[in-house]
Amino acid sequence: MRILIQNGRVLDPASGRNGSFDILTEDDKIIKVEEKIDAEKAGAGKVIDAGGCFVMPGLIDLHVHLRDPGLTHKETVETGAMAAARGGFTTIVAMPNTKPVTDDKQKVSYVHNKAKMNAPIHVLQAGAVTKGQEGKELADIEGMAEAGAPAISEDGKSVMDSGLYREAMKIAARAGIPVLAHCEDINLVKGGVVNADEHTEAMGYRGISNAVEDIIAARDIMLARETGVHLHLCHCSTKDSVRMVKEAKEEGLFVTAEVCPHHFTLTSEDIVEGDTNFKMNPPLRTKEDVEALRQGLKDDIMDVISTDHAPHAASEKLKGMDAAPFGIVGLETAVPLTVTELVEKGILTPMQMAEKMSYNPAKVIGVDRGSLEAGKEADIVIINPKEEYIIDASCFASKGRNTPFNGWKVRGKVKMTICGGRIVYDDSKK
Ligand SMILES: NC(=O)N[C@@H](CC(=O)O)C(=O)O
Ligand SMILES: [Zn+2]
Repeated sequence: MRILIQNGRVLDPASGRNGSFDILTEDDKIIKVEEKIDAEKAGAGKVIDAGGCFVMPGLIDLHVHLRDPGLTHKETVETGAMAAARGGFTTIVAMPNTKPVTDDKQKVSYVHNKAKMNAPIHVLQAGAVTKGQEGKELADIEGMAEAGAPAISEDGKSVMDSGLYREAMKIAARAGIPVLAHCEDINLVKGGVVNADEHTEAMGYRGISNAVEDIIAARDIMLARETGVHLHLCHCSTKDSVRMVKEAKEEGLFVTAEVCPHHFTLTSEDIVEGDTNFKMNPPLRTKEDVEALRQGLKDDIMDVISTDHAPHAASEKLKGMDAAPFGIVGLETAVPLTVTELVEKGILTPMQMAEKMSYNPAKVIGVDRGSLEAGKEADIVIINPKEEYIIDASCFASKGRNTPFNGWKVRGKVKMTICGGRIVYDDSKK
């Protein structure tokens, strides 16, 4: 089967193509990219008019919580992968804070096998750093890497024992995989649920200061320097995280970093009192932090936009600000928030959007994706950047509806997601 995508604005960081091109796929591969491809001569079985749309390599999300196994009332491999396809993603990395924790090769393979059977997109499972995420004994990092884990991560926590973390980094460096670091000094949190500032204090909430993140980000960069591991900082939320990443890169350290849409869109001033959809970890910070994150993305200090898709059941999120779990869903709102908040406002060029949502994340985990060149796998997303609509969480494919963006008027609609040459989401066929 051949699919021809015509008239779109191709944005392909790998080749530098940025303009009107047609793309022809055959089975699971891209076979031709040219200014004009004749549908009849090409033998196209399906022709897609992408006029007015961005055509980018399929998006890659390095930070997703699929909750499978063990927490499948929140999400499963299948529902999370469907949400990803609907959000324009063709590859996602699942975090290991499942039940039980994904900390050995059998558990990694469980998710990979389930995804192969039932998921419309590529799902890669990251392995935990320590057994049970207990921070005491290292997990079988080599074994998990052999089973195809693209990275290790203790996400949800930090490994507070620096000696143990350094050992893990050495093993990851040898195995050739990055460490995805959740930076949080647990001894400083003290029951905090939102950012520590005057707005949240006025609402009577306990705060999480920037130092909670910054101290561990600094430590992890020092350990990356010592071990030579590829350190990737997850969900950066503070201005000093951006500064430290900049300095680490200037020094030539192997450090990359991601920012999530909620952190570049909202500040703690946007928190609606009592609404736990504004509770996530790290928390929504100040205007100064948000500006630094935006500038960091613009200046290419921050490499990746990831979602930190963290679905929770409505009943859990109804427990009030102190007791509700941290986290919001993100797979189905990342594209419109990036288009509306960054591209439309001139902070990112469309090409930078393609870099940070596909090309760079592919490089972080070392997969041969994130490119629209002939010969590559046909993972493609078509986005109409001008289409305006209202985010409606009740339409999400995810089981999670926990988002502060419900009802927001946005621009940037995913029109079609193609994975391995198959149409896995078509906005015209809802
Ligand atoms: N980000 C969150 O607020 N929550 C995540 C954990 C994490 O990514 O740290 C979760 O698993 O729910
Ligand atoms: Zn985290």
